[in-house]
Amino acid sequence: MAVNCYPSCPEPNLALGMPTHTDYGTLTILNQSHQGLEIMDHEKNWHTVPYIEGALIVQLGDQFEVISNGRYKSIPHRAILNVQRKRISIASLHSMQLDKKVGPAPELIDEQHK
Ligand SMILES: O=C(O)CCC(=O)C(=O)O
Ligand SMILES: [Fe+2]
Repeated sequence: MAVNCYPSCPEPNLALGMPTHTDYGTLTILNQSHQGLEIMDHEKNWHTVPYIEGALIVQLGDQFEVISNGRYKSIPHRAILNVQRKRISIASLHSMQLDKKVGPAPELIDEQHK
């Protein structure tokens, strides 16, 4: 589990809360106190994930992309800062054992997905 605290920032365009990354595990379940999470689509455009009170955000990580043989993508994301408010996010990071080799499920290997 990771607890992230982003203080308010007078010039959010000059700073980043958390730089672009993908999560290494299978699934991340995230709770955010305010809007601030952004995800990148296939054309490399950024989209704000709306804040919905009480909602949890579920993101797929690198291990899920590998297990699904690329059918599901690990989503690049980042956290931006806010002029007025401090923001807190709580990330529950789920992963396979780090010393275990992860590979695609055999059922998902075919001519198009080798
Ligand atoms: O604070 C956020 O919304 C993102 C946190 C995050 O990406 C992480 O902890 O891996
Ligand atoms: Fe993340």
